[in-house]
Amino acid sequence: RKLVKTLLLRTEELAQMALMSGIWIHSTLNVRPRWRFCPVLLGRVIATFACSGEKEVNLAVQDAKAAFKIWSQKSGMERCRVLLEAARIIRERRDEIATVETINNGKSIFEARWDIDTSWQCLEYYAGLAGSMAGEHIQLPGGSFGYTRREPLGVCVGIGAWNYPFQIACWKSAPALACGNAMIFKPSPFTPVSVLLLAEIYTEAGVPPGLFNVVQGGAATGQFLCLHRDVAKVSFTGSVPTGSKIMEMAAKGIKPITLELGGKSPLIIFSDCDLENAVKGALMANFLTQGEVCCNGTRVFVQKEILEKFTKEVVKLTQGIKIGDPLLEGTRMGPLINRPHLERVLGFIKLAKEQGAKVLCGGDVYVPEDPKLKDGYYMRPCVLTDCRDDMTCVREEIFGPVMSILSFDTEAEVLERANNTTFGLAAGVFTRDIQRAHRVVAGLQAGMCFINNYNVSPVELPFGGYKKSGFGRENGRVTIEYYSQLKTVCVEMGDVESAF
Ligand SMILES: NC(=O)c1ccc[n+]([C@@H]2O[C@H](COP(=O)([O-])OP(=O)(O)OC[C@H]3O[C@@H](n4cnc5c(N)ncnc54)[C@H](O)[C@@H]3O)[C@@H](O)[C@H]2O)c1
Ligand SMILES: O=CCc1c[nH]cn1
Repeated sequence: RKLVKTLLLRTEELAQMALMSGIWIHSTLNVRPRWRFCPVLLGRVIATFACSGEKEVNLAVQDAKAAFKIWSQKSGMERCRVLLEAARIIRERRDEIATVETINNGKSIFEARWDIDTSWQCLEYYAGLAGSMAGEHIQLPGGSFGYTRREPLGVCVGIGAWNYPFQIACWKSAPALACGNAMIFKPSPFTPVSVLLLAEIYTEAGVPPGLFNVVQGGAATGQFLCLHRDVAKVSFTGSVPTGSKIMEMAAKGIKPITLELGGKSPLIIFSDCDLENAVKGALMANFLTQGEVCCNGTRVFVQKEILEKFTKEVVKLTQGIKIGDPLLEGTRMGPLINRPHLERVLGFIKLAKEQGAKVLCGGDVYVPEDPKLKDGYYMRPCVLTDCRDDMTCVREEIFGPVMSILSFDTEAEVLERANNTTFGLAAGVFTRDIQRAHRVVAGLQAGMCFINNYNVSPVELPFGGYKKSGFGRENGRVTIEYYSQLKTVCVEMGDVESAF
């Protein structure tokens, strides 16, 4: 808690600094020495965070266990009231949290406000479910009966990615707390700041001390958490390779896990679509948060008849995206998360060109006019055409603002090609033909499908992947299943009928 307090102080400094200077953090990481890391602001260190080692992780688990004892005894309605209060505070502090998130991640303030809205909505949603969680009563012969109790798991761990730091923490903690669990959350070391505000808000709203704990650090800290014997569950958002490691660690302790991993999702545009909506949908599917979105529809399959018209409109809108200082109201695209990632994304574009793709716009470094931003990790959003299914840009997750356009002739052909991937996170279809829309969606191997829109995330809808994109769900009623366990009680009302 002392650490959280110190870091909160830092958060305020960060926000002040950013607001006053008109510049902001590039969430680069300087690991020096081994157990300290520093987000930097245009090359200058603006805060230092201490990584949690085994000792700190043990302390966090110990605190969480103590808090769990209190919290798990509360009624659903009592938990509901605390979560509702936390949601109210987030709503009240929306602009402040969004500002910190923009500084934390680099996404535009416009988008960060959306993230904060889906965050408090998530808390409200699970507050509602907390009050109505119940087991079943089952009548048995002779007046005997059974009943089920939905019980919490204990101390849950949340490990987050850097693209939606605050929102990911809410998507995990809200259902966890609603079910009566404690949660220790580890944000990505690239975006360590905003989740501290959530810890502060939960405390203010009335959760017992230690119920929602934040530990800072990278892989080593994550491993201490996953391997801890008193951790009952791990919910992870991140890449496939790390997800696989989490699964191995969880297997050692037979722990349930939720894995929200990467994707390479298809977006299918049929020639009978509403073109204007399809073009807007393609941009929503590719360029939010600088393209650093797991469920992005980066393989845009367009039916041949409208390929030219669609492509022209997409390029026109993409070139109009305002890049720059993400704290300015008009900005719609900020910088990428850090320099190595920018270079990785540019590397994908270079390879795409070598493999025969054509760059229709963007794909290069962008240097804003404002001299204060000149060292930022900006790039112009990129539209690639002449793509083939075997190209690297079409097969691998780029996690940057790069849309690959592919053409197709028939429904059967596009369905086959859309599913030809090891990922299965999301998919989208634009068509006016309602039968076709549902038929195609039924055939798509993806956990989250959109018809005539893309990348909207109502908290009422379950979200999660098929295949290597993971398992388990976040949001929606079903997530309660992933943060609770069922106890069955069998009650005999007569005499024991013994076999002996
Ligand atoms: N499906 C989803 O909901 C979703 C949402 C956001 C991001 N993502 C995916 O996340 C990836 C980008 O995020 P990233 O680069 O932060 O992913 P990452 O896998 O590198 O890191 C994610 C988190 O895991 C931690 N970590 C790393 N190694 C670990 C280990 N061995 N043990 C325990 N924890 C460890 C990191 O510190 C970080 O907090 C992309 O692939 C993206 O698609 C998925
Ligand atoms: O990045 C993928 C989608 C998402 C947003 N918040 C959590 N997951």
